[in-house]
Amino acid sequence: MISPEQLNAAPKVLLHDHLDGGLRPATVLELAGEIGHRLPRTDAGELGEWFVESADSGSLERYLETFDHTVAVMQTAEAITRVASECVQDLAADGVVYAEVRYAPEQHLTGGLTLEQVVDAVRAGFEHGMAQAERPIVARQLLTAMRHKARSMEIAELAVAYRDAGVVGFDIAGAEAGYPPTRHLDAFEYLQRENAHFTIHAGEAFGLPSIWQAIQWCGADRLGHGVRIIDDIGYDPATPDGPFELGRLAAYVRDRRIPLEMCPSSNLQTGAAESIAQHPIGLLAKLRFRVTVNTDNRLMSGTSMSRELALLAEAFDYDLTDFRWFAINAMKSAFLPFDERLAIIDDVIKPWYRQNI
Ligand SMILES: O=c1[nH]cnc2c1ncn2[C@H]1C[C@H](O)[C@@H](CO)O1
Ligand SMILES: [Zn+2]
Repeated sequence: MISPEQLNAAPKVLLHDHLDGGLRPATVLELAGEIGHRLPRTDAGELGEWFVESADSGSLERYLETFDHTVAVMQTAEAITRVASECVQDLAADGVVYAEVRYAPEQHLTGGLTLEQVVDAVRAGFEHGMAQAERPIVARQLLTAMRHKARSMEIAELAVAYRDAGVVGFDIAGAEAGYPPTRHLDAFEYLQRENAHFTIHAGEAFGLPSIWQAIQWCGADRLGHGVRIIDDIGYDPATPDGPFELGRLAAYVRDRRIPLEMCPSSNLQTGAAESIAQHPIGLLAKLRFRVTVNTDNRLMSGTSMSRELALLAEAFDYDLTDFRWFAINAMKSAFLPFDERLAIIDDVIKPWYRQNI
């Protein structure tokens, strides 16, 4: 059994975390008070519970409704910078050593900010957070475009413009069913021509066609969730040790080492998985897919990296050797330049696990 202290101390790498899904409940309350935004609860503890319960809807669409409140309080540079700084400090306190945090700049314009001002505000917050954090952490931005809207090309251009200013990639998020990633093909083709990196939320609320499009039409470097890749693996649950038959798409994802940004607790809430023990991550990790563990939305799931790992340890008997594998998998899959990735693996992750395993 891994102690909570050890879990907290273990260097963790987080590739899939939404800035607008990770606010402290007390901060939501304070920021809402400043702008007169009405919230469903007035006590921080109760508000935190409200987010988790409301997001526990079994549908991605209803889960996403809870973001109305967090996005509403993130419409000024000061508010965004504060949220970004607290995010980095909270992740560092949880033992995260490298984080890619995403958000959709287009959702933060109602207070009059420009897209550039939003990115600058997050950048200022990340820098402040990294400087203030109780433990060393490197945090970078991913810019998300909303899949049901039509601003993906603009956001892709923004990601490229800020590539040397804290932004390491691009993402598409929002309701999946009815909004295939191919709607944004021009943005993905532009990013490829610019040698830029991107991930796509795919295979969460919708199955294999969404994953196939994300990879084979759009050229995604990584998959956000990707849990439904399990539908392309034939096996008999009565014989848990196999045989396993990988379809063409699953084989391609594994052969090409395409990283899966898995978010176990979030998947339970949106109905993408029934329980942690039944979550596809167990089988996918066993079959040596490039699996990573992530939080998705810490506020809506009432979670942290340590908690996600603890849940997995309980369900699948994982130990520190497995956690090292997840951390190195994630670091290898990061959009940070190769030499910086290697430095975190060699100077931070490996030494800690060498000492503690
Ligand atoms: O898990 C998710 N799937 C699809 N969209 C999501 C998920 N988590 C958050 N989002 C949306 C809601 C946020 O407002 C947006 C940008 O972070 O991304
Ligand atoms: Zn997500």
